[in-house]
Amino acid sequence: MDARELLEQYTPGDFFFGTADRTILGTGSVHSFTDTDAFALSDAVQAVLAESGAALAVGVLPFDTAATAGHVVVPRITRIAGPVRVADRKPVGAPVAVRAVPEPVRHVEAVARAVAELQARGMRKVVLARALDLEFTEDVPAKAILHNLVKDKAGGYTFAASLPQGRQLIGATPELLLSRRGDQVICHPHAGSAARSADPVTDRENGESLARSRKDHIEHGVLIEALVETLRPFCSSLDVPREPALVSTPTMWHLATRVTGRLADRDVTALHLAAALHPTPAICGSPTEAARTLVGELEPFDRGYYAGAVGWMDAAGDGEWAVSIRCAEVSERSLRLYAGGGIVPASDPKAELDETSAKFQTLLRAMGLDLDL
Ligand SMILES: C=C(O[C@H]1C=CC=C(C(=O)O)[C@@H]1O)C(=O)O
Repeated sequence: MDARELLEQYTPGDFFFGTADRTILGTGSVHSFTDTDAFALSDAVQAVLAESGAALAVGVLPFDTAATAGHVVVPRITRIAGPVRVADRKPVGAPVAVRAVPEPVRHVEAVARAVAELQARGMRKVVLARALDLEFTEDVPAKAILHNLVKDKAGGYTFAASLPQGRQLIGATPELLLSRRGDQVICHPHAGSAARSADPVTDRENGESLARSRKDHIEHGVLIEALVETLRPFCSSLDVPREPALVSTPTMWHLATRVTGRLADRDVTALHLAAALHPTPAICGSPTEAARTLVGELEPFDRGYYAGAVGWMDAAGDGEWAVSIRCAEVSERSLRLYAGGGIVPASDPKAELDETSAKFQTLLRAMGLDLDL
C-alpha cells in the first residue's frame, strides 16, 4: 500500500506513526490496555500479541506513568507501508484565542527558581516545560496538521495517537527513546538545543556554538550517563560514542548520541525497555524522582502525554518508541502545545524561554501560524 494513502486515510482516533523506514496506520481496536504500571501494561500487551497472532500493538505512555494511565491497543486493522512524503500543504484556520501557560515572565521566574533549587537540593538537571493554549471556532483540523508535519519533515517520528475522552496527541519528534529489532537495541537521546535561523550564516553559527557550548554538553552528559546506567544491565554489549553529534530538524539544532547495544535476554520486549528507560533526563531530570517532584512544584499544569512515549510493538517484542515531544494535545476546538528545556545550574532563564519558543515552532509552522511568543 502507498504510504500517502495511509496518511490520507488517517482519521482522528486512529494511530499514525511515520518514520524514515515505514508508515503505520492502526484503525479501531480489538484489544485495549490501560494501566498506571507501565511494566504490567507491557506484560499484558506481550501476552495478548503472542496469543492472538495480531501484527502489532500501538499506543502512548504518559510523562508520569504512576499518575496517568498508559494506553496501548491492538488495532482492528493495521496497515504498514514505506516512508511517507507529501508535497502539498493543507490549510489550518487561525485560532481565535492564544494563551501562554504560564505567562512567559512566569516561566522565566520558574527557570530561575529551578536553577536555585538544583543547587539547594544537590540536583544536576530538571526539564521545565510550558504550554500554549489555542482556541478555534471549529474542531481543530488534526488531520491537516498531521499532513503538514509530514510535509515539513518536521521530525524523524511523526505521530498521531488517540487519548482518553476523544483527545488526540499529534506531533513530530526527533528523539528515539528505544528501538528493538531482534537482539539489537538503539537509543537516540537528545539534549542541548539551539534555534535554526532562516539566515544561513546565523544558522551555521547557531549550530557551531551549540557544538561548543559547555552548558549544553553538561546537560547532554547527564542524560547519557543516566540512560546508559539503565540500559547496561539489559545488554551484553553497548556502544556509546564519546561525543554527541550535532543534528537538526527544520526548526532546531540538537546534541544527540546514538547508543547501540545487544540484548543479553531476547525475551525483554521493546515496550518493557521503554518502560525501564522512561522518564530519561531528556524530559525529566536527574536524579529522576527529585526532578519529577520539582517539575510538579514548578509547572502549573499536568503534562499528560507530553514528554511520554509513543510507538508500537509486535509479537516478537520488536518495536520503536519515540519521546513524545514537539507535540500538541487536541480536544475538539482547543489545542494545547508543549515545549520544555533542560535546566542545569549554568542555565540562563531568558535563553530557556527563547528555547521553548523555538521548540513550539515545529507545531506552529505545521499550522501556518507566526505567533509573537
Ligand atoms: C523537552 C523537550 O526537548 C528535549 C529534547 C531535546 C532537547 C532538549 C533540550 O535541549 O532541553 C530537551 O531535553 C521538548 O522539546 O519539549
